[in-house]
Amino acid sequence: MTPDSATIVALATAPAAGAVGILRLSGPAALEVARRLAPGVPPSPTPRHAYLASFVDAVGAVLDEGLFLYFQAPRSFTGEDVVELHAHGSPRLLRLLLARALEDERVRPAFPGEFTRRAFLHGRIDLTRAEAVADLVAADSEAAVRAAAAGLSGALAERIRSLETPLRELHADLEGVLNFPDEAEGADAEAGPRVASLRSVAEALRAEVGRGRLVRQGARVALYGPVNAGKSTLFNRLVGEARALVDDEPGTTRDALEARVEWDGLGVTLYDTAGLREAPGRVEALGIARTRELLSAVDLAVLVLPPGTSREEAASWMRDAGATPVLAVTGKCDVLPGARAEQGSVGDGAGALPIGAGALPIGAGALPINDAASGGRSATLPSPAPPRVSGLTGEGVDALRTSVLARLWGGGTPSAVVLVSERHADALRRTAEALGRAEEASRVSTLEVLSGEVGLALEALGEVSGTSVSDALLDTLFQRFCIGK
Ligand SMILES: Nc1nc2c(c(=O)[nH]1)N(C=O)[C@@H](CNc1ccc(C(=O)N[C@@H](CCC(=O)O)C(=O)O)cc1)CN2
Ligand SMILES: Nc1nc2c(ncn2[C@@H]2O[C@H](COP(=O)(O)OP(=O)(O)OP(=O)(O)O)[C@@H](O)[C@H]2O)c(=O)[nH]1
Ligand SMILES: [Mg+2]
Repeated sequence: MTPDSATIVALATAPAAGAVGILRLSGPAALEVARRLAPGVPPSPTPRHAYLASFVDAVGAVLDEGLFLYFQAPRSFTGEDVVELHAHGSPRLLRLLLARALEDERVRPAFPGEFTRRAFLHGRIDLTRAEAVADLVAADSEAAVRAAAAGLSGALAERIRSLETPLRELHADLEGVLNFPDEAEGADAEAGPRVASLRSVAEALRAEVGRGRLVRQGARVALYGPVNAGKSTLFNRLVGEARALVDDEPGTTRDALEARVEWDGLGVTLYDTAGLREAPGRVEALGIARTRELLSAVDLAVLVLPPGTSREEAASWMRDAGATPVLAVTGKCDVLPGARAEQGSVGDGAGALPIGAGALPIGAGALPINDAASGGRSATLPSPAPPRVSGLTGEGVDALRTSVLARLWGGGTPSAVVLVSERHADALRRTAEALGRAEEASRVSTLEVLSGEVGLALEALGEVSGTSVSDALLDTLFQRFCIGK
């Protein structure tokens, strides 16, 4: 895993016109090569001092005037000698400077993520922080920026360390007993409980992958329900512009529409779907099939019900979402006569949804469905009424947004999240599984087996921090990065 000795070069800024464009070199020849482009800079420049310099071509003609910044190894981002040329942000000029740097045979173009990879290989940052760099660059919501920044300052690294350190100590204790049974007597006595508690730490960390995904990719929320319930009108209101067609003819929406919004810093992709109904036309039926497919893929389905929908009907609509959590709302609430409207207004009363009950049941689970025997009002289920909204007037829309976030997020703030990726979760799963087997071994097997499993747990965990990673894994990880990062 020793890095090669080549000096690498790449643009550190986007290849587009801008105020400033940066060419960055890292490696043993960085200073010498950069000084050939900026001969006015002294041979031993003061590290971290910004020199104003002329950048010249092969015959000494001036191409630009810019800043020259030298970072002396190991006090640099990569841990190697680094030079940055801060030129004017002309893509063509920067290509000229890049080509000049590449004329030296010690220099080659950097691979995607190679600067960060070198920072990792030189122990400047651990793997969780290197990955946080990529998360930060890719972040497209405020929550994603904040969570990545927490990762960059070592939040995940700290959590992993709090598992890795005691695990390593346990492993050392066990190996001690195995190697020096007389001296280390009793060091293994607590092995079972120690393993069990470490396992629960690993499981808890692993459980954060869901939140990590929500923050990283944003949540997906679909509006669905019967035709003509006011879904598209509500969608437009939530998005803040007239994206979806609205009409009083049932079956107006055929294709699902999507829009990206940011609520409380959390990215949310909102979908408007084709209304569901029996026996639609052929094209509309295709739209309905697509709605069902989408419903199974989203994080939350918002069921928009027309006023006066019966409890039985509502329950049946809710089943359409399958395993996806549902938040039911009563739409078009501006047409309701008032808070007492449900009394006798729909069907037989007992089976009707209480429409008017004011407050939003934030975080309430699925709409409780009372059976006939409970008389529609059981002692244990105070049957929260679906919150009322009107896409037309905007009433209840802010409260709906709050409810959606509460259902997606379930408390806490998105910025407090540790970004556990699918990759981390997989390594943590293997850690927990090995600890599970270790726990079993502590009861029924030999100390060798127990220690072996603890060793395997450590190895799996090392894939998160980077203490045990293969080159192949690093290749995959750093492919996510852009060139010059
Ligand atoms: N111009 C520029 N801006 C940049 C970067 C860069 O490489 N160049 N970065 C690149 O991604 C980020 C900053 N990251 C950096 C991290 C460490 C060091 C560094 O020199 N570390 C030394 C010294 C620390 C100190 O003296 O406080 C070290 O860790 O030893 C520099 C940049 C974002 N902004
Ligand atoms: N009074 C009132 N009318 C509404 C409201 N929302 C929608 N409507 C009206 O109801 C009709 C249907 O609205 P849409 O938003 O197209 O309903 P939809 O659920 O998307 O309908 P489909 O796409 O056909 O399933 C239109 O005439 C809207 O103007 C509301 O909050 N209050
Ligand atoms: Mg519609």
